[in-house]
Amino acid sequence: MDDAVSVRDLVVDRGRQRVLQGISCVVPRGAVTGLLGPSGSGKTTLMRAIVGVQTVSSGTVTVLGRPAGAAELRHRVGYLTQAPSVYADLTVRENARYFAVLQGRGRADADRAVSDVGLAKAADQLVGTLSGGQRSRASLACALVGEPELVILDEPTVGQDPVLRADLWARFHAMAATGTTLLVSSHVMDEAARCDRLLLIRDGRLVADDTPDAVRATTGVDDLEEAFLRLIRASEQEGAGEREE
Ligand SMILES: Nc1ncnc2c1ncn2[C@@H]1O[C@H](COP(=O)(O)OP(=O)(O)OP(=O)(O)O)[C@@H](O)[C@H]1O
Repeated sequence: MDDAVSVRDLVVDRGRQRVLQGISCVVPRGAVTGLLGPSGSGKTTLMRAIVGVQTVSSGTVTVLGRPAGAAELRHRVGYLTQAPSVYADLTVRENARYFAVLQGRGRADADRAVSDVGLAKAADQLVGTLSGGQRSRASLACALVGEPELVILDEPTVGQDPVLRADLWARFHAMAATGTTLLVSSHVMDEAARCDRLLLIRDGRLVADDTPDAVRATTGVDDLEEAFLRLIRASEQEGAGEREE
């Protein structure tokens, strides 16, 4: 089957800065793809372009066979932003039910989404009184409640303890096993190892697009953090070489 997302020669300028410098990559269906890269490398910008909320300077982004941002993709793509997007003056359950209605879903779907992110016990608590990690999971429940075909998650496990992180990753893989496509950004290298595929970007350029095992084989190191450092250093040297020519 064709890929869920196909990005071709994508250039994005934000302010006066060229943030994505001609990225081409695909996100395969029914798998968890990790989006890794240093802070400010362009991960959120790439995700915004895939969701269709980012003005692009040139290139194309095709999502589930349609141009990114097309109206018919609204219910098919879920997006978790870094800042939780939930209502502080509603309970977790009320938030989930509200977003469920927007997605044409019912109360049972909302309650299941809340329980899937480990918030069943806090379901009747106002979101404004939750911890940061709980609020972020409430937001995740609302992004997943419509069971979208493509799920874009910007650092979904920030602020979560190791047990919850493991639970969330198990959930992501269970979703992928039923055909959902996930693109997940992260700063945490042990999470990179949990992905089926990895996209590594630096300074708005793609440095690696491979499986974790292939990244280890190419760099000759088992530790993915060290492997990424090597790839990033190699790309910096390449960049310096090009500038000197
Ligand atoms: N609204 C904006 N206006 C101008 N420049 C922006 C804007 N948002 C982001 N940028 C710049 O675009 C670049 C890429 O930002 P982006 O948020 O995509 O990076 P990131 O890899 O997601 O970073 P992080 O891991 O820290 O979240 C950064 O240099 C940032 O300063």
